[in-house]
This record gives sequence, structure tokens and C-alpha cells, in this order.
Amino acid sequence: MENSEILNQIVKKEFNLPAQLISQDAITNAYYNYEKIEEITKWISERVTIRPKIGIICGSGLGEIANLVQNKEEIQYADIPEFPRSTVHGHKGVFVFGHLSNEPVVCMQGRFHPYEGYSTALCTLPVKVFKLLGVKLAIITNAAGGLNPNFSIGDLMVIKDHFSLPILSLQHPLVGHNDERFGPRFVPITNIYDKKLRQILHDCGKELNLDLREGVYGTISGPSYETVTDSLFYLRNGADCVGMSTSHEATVACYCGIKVVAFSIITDKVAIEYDAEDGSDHNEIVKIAKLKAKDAEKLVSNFIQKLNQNLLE
Ligand SMILES: O=P(O)(O)O[C@H]1O[C@H](CO)[C@@H](O)[C@H]1O
Ligand SMILES: Nc1nc2[nH]cnc2c(=O)[nH]1
Repeated sequence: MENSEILNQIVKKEFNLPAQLISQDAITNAYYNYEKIEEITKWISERVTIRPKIGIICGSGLGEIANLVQNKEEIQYADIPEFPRSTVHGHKGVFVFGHLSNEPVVCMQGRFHPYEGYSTALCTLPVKVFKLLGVKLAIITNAAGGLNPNFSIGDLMVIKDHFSLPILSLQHPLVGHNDERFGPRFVPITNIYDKKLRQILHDCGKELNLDLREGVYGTISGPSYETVTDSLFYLRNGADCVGMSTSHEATVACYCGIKVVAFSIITDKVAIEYDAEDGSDHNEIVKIAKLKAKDAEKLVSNFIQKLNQNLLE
């Protein structure tokens, strides 16, 4: 059977309507249903011995966080049946399983972004795989542009909340049929970035002499960067930095009952003056993130060391 026919049948079964009438996220969630994600997880589990409790998502240029992993077992995304591929510079497209600070982890060296052409639901497929692998805590990292005038390039910012216009305007990863085995239909996300875990990150920052900031991550869909008016809108509405990832991943993790802690590397200053120079450049962003990757590595490993076991149960 043709792929499009299979898809049409799945959508017909779920909605009893032609696929053309259904949103992309709902179609993705119908296609990647619980059983399909179980199959993907089984395929992965059969190829590694580690059973991870912590899932780490490495942002642009931050793949080196996975260098800390001991007894590495790697799986290329491209080898996993029906799994998306990473297409962005600074995202290798590899799952790295192993131990970090003696805890079993899986690191994603590379994430998926909606601007790559993947539905928001597809971008969060790995988080559902995390859930079925038994992951209890997600550490999400990203490169982000600094909006807060007090931030400098190279700062690390603990995410205390997010503000996502794409999610608010229905580019939402949980649109469509809900399977309660993953999580509830309506998800409370007031405390999405766990307060206790943020405090642990700050404690680690102090110990490591890293001057950690805390703030709100604003999400745009990309791939264009922001206009000055976009940036001012985000800044005036409470965002301290802006990027094109993380919020949808954190939302799905929270939905799945996975605790979330997240931080950004401020890789550039977002223009908030109408006569500013055009500043953001992805190669430069990746370069800055790589320069700060050592700090990110130290923070992640120290954080895992400090975790109380009962946070991973
Ligand atoms: O969020 P990560 O994946 O770190 O990448 C950030 O860097 C890219 C823009 O330069 C965008 O993908 C943005 O989201
Ligand atoms: N200005 C800007 N800088 C970034 N650095 C990483 N992501 C972004 C983004 O979305 N906008």
C-alpha cells in the first residue's frame, strides 16, 4: 500500500474525514500513536543496554554535553525506522546512551524544529520515546538570543517559564486524539519548569562560579529571526530571551509526567532598536554555544550529581 493511502486510512479511522481537513499535528499524533511509538522505543531498546532515567536535549552547538557520557552506546536517528532526521547545522542527529555522573542517561545530540518542516507534534516525538524508555527527568538546553538588556552574550539562563506564540496559536504538539497512556487531555503547566530543580541548578551555578541568570524563554517559529517589533512585543510581555525550540518539548514532557529543567545559552543580543544592525547569524550562534559548551557540561554533570534519588522515581 502507498504511504499516502496508509495515512488516509489512519486519519479516516480516527476522524472519519479526509486527511486534508485535519491539522498536521492531529495527523502526526494519529500516525505516531502509542503503539507506533512503542515500536520505535522497542527498536531502540533492543540496540542499547542502558535504561535511561534522564533525557538530555542538546541545543544548537551544545552536542558536546554528550562528551561527558561514559560507556557510550550510540544510535543515529537516520537508522531508526520512521524517525525524523536532524537537518540543522549544530545538530548531529544521534542518541547517545550511557552514564553521566553515575546515572543512566540518553542525550539527544540534535533536536527537531518546526521550521525544518516537521509538525510540532513530530518535533516532540523523542519526548514520548523518552517516556516509554522510562525517563523521569528531562534536561532541555538551547541557544537563545538575549532580549533582557542586562544579559550578555555567553550568559547561562535557567528557564523559569516560557511564552510561546506558536503554541498559543495552535501550533501545539498535543492537538488531536489524546491517549491517556501518555498523559491527560488537559495539561496543567503552571509549574512546568520545576522550582526545586531550578534551585538545584542555581546551587550548582554558585558552586561552579557560573553567574547563572533566570528568565522566561520566548518561542518563535522561525526560521527567520525576529523583527524589532516582534522582539519588543516579547520583551514587553515578559520574555528575557528568544529561540525556536524547547517550549513544545517541555510541554510534552510535562504532559507525560516527566519533570523538566531547562537552560539557555545567550548566544547573541536581539535587536530592540529600530536602527540596529542586523545581528543574528546561525553560524555565529553555534560558535558561541560551542565556546560555552564546557560550562554547560559542568552544569549538567554537577546537577545530576546533586539530584536526590527520589526525584528520579
Ligand atoms: O533552540 P536550539 O535548537 O538550540 O537552536 C536555536 O538556534 C537556531 C537559530 O540560530 C534555532 O533553531 C534556535 O531555536
Ligand atoms: N535573535 C535570535 N537569536 C537566537 N539565538 C538562538 N536562537 C535565536 C533566535 O531565535 N533569535
